Amino acid sequence: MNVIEINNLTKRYGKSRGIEDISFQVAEGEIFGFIGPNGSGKSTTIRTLLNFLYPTSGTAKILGKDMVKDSTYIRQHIGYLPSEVHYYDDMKVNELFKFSSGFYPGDTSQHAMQLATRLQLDTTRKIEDLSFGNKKKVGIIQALMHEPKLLILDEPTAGLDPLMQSIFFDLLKELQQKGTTIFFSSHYLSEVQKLCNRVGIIKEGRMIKIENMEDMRAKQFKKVHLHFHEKFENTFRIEGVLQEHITDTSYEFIYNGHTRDLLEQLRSVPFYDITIEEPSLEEVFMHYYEKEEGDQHGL
Ligand SMILES: Nc1ncnc2c1ncn2[C@@H]1O[C@H](COP(=O)(O)OP(=O)(O)OP(=O)(O)O)[C@@H](O)[C@H]1O
Repeated sequence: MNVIEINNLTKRYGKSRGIEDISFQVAEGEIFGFIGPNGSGKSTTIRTLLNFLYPTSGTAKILGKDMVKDSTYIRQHIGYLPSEVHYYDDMKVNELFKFSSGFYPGDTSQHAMQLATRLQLDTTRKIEDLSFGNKKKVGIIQALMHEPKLLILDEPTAGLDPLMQSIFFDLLKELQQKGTTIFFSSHYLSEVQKLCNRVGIIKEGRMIKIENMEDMRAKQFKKVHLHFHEKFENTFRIEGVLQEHITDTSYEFIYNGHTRDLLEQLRSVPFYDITIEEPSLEEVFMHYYEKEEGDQHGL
């Protein structure tokens, strides 16, 4: 079953672009990463899905319900972390949790306090006195406290230090094992790589690629660095080069293919040294940020 189903969703702000013709699905129990640079449309997509923004065209279903008509039901049954959180600054964290608990059946504030211990958040402090990262933890706990079946998290890791990020990811993995579906946005592919089953890449308002992480790992990418004694002249063509970087006496590129084929192709190239290493996912994907849709690189 698809927990999120988006069909041709477009949101324009007057004449300016928000998102254009976005379609994708997120299956039950999946962790889906939504990646894109600043201003690419991640928050617009999420805010339209939750009916904080009215769509220009297109439809979407969340938990099988219509995003516009059933938005009250949807907001009650999911956990949502906005990219920027604003609370009553005067309240203490534990007071906020008690207050929020009133919106849900049962006493969810107990669970909130357990999450706070796990995320090392001092709940006796006033919200206005918290750092940006600690305010983010408050937002995360608010999204998780009622144990929703679907989490929609807009840049949850912004402001978290690496240790906290790791604790938070462990928490998300545990939730996935219990059947929770997680959709979260991020600027960073490398962090998504650790966690997601699939990743969607949005650029300039359009979804340009959706990749299954297993497939990505199965593909054979290498980062190749050739060194030359003389000034480097790019007079040869290597099949499988995804992106290249040329300096005076070196040629660096991401290669997609078998190393044996690469070495065969390099037989007549007059380099004096070569390094071949595993690229980061960021390096493999970088061309999506740099080049236009439809650029075929065999990914
Ligand atoms: N309220 C608004 N009025 C006009 N344009 C807007 C508004 N909100 C967003 N936009 C525009 O919509 C586009 C998508 O912005 P959005 O905030 O969705 O991107 P994002 O991927 O979430 O960015 P970031 O990573 O910086 O948070 C941008 O061009 C932005 O300028």
